[in-house]
Amino acid sequence: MEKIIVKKSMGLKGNIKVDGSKNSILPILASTLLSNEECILHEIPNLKDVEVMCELLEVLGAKVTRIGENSLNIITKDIKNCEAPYDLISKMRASFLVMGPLLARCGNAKIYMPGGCAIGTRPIDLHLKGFKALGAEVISENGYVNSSAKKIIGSDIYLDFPSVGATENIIMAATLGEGETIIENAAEEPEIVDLANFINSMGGNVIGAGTKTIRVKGVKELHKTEHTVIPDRIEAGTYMVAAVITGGDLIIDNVLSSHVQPVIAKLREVGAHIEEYEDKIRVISNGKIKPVDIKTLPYPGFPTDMQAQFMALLSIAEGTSIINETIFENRFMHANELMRMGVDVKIEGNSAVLKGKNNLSGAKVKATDLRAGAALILAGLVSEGETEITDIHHIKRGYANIVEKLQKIGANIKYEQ
Ligand SMILES: CC(=O)N[C@H]1[C@@H](OP(=O)(O)OP(=O)(O)OC[C@H]2O[C@@H](n3ccc(=O)[nH]c3=O)[C@H](O)[C@@H]2O)O[C@H](CO)[C@@H](O)[C@@H]1O
Ligand SMILES: C=C(OP(=O)(O)O)C(=O)O
Repeated sequence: MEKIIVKKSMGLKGNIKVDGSKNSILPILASTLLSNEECILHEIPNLKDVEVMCELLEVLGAKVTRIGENSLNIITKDIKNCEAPYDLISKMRASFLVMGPLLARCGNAKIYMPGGCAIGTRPIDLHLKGFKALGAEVISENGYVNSSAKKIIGSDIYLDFPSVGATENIIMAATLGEGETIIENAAEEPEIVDLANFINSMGGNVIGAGTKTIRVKGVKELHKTEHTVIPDRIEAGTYMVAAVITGGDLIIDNVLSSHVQPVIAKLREVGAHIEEYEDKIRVISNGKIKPVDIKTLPYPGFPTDMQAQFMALLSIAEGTSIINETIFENRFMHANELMRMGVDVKIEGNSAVLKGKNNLSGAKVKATDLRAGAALILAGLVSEGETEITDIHHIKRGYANIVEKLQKIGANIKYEQ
């Protein structure tokens, strides 16, 4: 079984480049199903999740061709199948995002229910509420969700929670609908804006993405397009934490600072010096970490996908920090693993109380999800001895070449069989 081995590596220094966003490319790939013309996509990260989504598109009838190291050509002229099989859906929750486009393009879709994962139960009720409001009949049976609609009819939809996936699925379904759909309390994440820009570049009409109210005016068909995916703000944030936790000096290339403001704010609070440039950020730290409190919230609040990495960081702070996780009900699995490395953390409901200390020690630990895996690497960089991380397939879902990238800036990290 492949592992990652990390040894103490203080003072990381140099440049590290961020890839295209995982959470942007997954819905964008799903939305190529809306068009029967060619889509060319650039800055595609080389991630397991992207492979799975491409495999799913191919099962549904798309022709996916790699046209460069980070570019894809996708032609979805013929959809030959509207059923997403269990083995692909069970590999990745985001594959449920093909439901909206399939429903709009083919009038029906049968998709295995994605189920929960290590971080929570992750229901899909808001996606289904949206499809029903757009005129679809939705039946859940035998582990599948069956949806059908003679036509998608624009509607007003209020989301009880600004779910990222539900907002995306509804935008995609409404794009080929009749009339106007208004989504209230929509998710405001940058990835929603990227999806809307992509759909609009094909001739769609999505207005207001990035705000709480999104209007989608249905169009009859879409045309060909070429699009570059936005940088991954969570990968960027993870490397910013690597600079701070190791007392380093890193330039993070290919990051939009407007997308990482909550992370920048918290890193400044812990004492880091941060310089923001047009498409890069410099992070300098003397390794002294002040304790801070964190509360995860929908964008533009502090991202839940950075919570585990901040737990690693605050575990060596000079005092006590409290982390409040409000997005996922079970996103503290990394706490148990970090405790094996000496981290002093107590979980009380959806809060973690961390007493900072400066003597972490390497241990054998398991990546329970992708951000948990990133947190273990970060903790490993400041621990005495060796940290051995297993279940690294989770890390490969979200971080392309993380070992190679960290080696280049001076980290003592390697893969081992
Ligand atoms: C591929 C992708 O983009 N993944 C991101 C996306 O996941 P995802 O789109 O799954 O996250 P959501 O915003 O939908 O989920 C947020 C919360 O809403 C709940 N919920 C969601 C849908 C629903 O129908 N009913 C319901 O109750 C979820 O259980 C969770 O507690 O946003 C999350 C929150 O920023 C991020 O952590 C994930 O990295
Ligand atoms: C939770 C995450 O992703 P997903 O929604 O794909 O599981 C994540 O990127 O941290």
